[in-house]
Amino acid sequence: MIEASHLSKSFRLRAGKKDSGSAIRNLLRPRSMIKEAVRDVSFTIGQGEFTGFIGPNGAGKSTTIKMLSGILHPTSGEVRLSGINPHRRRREAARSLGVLFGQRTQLWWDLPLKDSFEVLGAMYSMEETRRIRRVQELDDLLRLGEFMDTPVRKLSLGQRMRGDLAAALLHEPSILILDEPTIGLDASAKRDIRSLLRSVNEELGTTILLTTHDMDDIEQLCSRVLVITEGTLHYDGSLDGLRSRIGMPAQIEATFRTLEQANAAWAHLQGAGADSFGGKQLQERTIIVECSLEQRSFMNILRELETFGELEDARMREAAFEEAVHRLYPDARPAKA
Ligand SMILES: Nc1ncnc2c1ncn2[C@@H]1O[C@H](COP(=O)(O)OP(=O)(O)OP(=O)(O)O)[C@@H](O)[C@H]1O
Repeated sequence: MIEASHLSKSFRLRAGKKDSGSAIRNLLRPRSMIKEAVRDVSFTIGQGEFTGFIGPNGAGKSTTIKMLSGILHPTSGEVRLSGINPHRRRREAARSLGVLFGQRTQLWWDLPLKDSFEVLGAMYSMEETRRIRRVQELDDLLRLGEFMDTPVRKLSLGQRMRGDLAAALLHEPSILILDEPTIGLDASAKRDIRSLLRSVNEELGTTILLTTHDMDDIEQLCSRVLVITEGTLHYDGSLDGLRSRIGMPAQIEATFRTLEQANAAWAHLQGAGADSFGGKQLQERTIIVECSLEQRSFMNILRELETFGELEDARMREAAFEEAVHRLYPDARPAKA
C-alpha cells in the first residue's frame, strides 16, 4: 500500500546571475525564489492496484516519485509504504519497494545480468538460496534465460528493461514504482514490457505506480489514474471516469470542394452558430472540427457543414487521449481527498 498525505515540495532557486547594478537594486531584488514543485498531494493506493500517474512536463511527477521512494524529503506531508515512513525508516521501507527508472539502469554495465543480481542480492542481504529461487521465479516470468550470461552493455533496450525490471523485483517488494518503463522502446518491445508488467501485477500481486508519457501504457495497464499538473493533483479515479470527464472529444476532418466553402464554414464555426462543436483547425479546404458526440451525432454535424457546400471527404478521428487529458487541466475538478 502507498499512502501520500498532504505532500508538498518546494525548491529554492537562485535568481539569475549576479549583476553589477546598483546596491539598492540588488537589495530590492530577491536573491532566490521558491519553486513549489508539489503542493498538498494526497492519495492512497491499495495493495495490488495498478495506478497510472500522468501529467505534462514539469508537473511534479518525478518529484512526487522521489518523495515516495524516500530519495527526496518532502517540505511537508508524509509518505507511508506498507505503513512505513521511508524518510524515518529508510532501510525498512526499502524492503517493500522496487523502483525502475526507464532512463537509467541499476545494472552493472560490464557484468552479465546474473552477476548484477548477485551484487544486488548482497546489497539486500538476501541469502543465496533465496536469491537463486527468486531469480528462477523472475526468469520464468520475464524470460531472462536467453541473455542471463550476456554483459548488460550488449543487451537490446527491451532486454535491458526486462533485466532492470527483474532487478527492481529481486528482493520481493510488494510495491513497484515505474518511471517511464517503455521510453525509447519500439512497438514490439513496448508490447512485451506491458504484458510482463501485467503479469507482475496479476501473478505476484505487486502494487504498481506507473509514470509515463505514453497514454497507451495507461490505457492498457491501469485501472486507476492520477493526473497532476503544476504540482497539484487534479484527478484521481478510473480511466473511464477520466474519459467521460474529458468528454473524449472526437475530431471530424471535413474537406470541402472549394476554398470558399471551407472559409465560409470556418467563419460560421467561429461565430455563434455552432454550440456543441467548434473549428479546431483550417488547412486549405479541410476543416478539423472538434465535437462532443454525446451532444451531436456525426451525421448531424456533417449536415450542418454541408449547408456551406458539398463535402469531398469526411472522416472521424478520435482526438489523441493525451491531447484530451491536457484539456482537463485548466478546469479540472479537485481530486478526491
Ligand atoms: N532539484 C530541483 N531544483 C529546482 N527545481 C526543481 C528541481 N527538481 C524539479 N524542479 C522543478 O519542479 C517542477 C516539477 O519537476 P518534476 O521533474 O517533478 O516534473 P515532471 O512532472 O517529472 O516532469 P517531466 O515529465 O518533464 O519529467 C519543475 O518546474 C522543475 O523544474
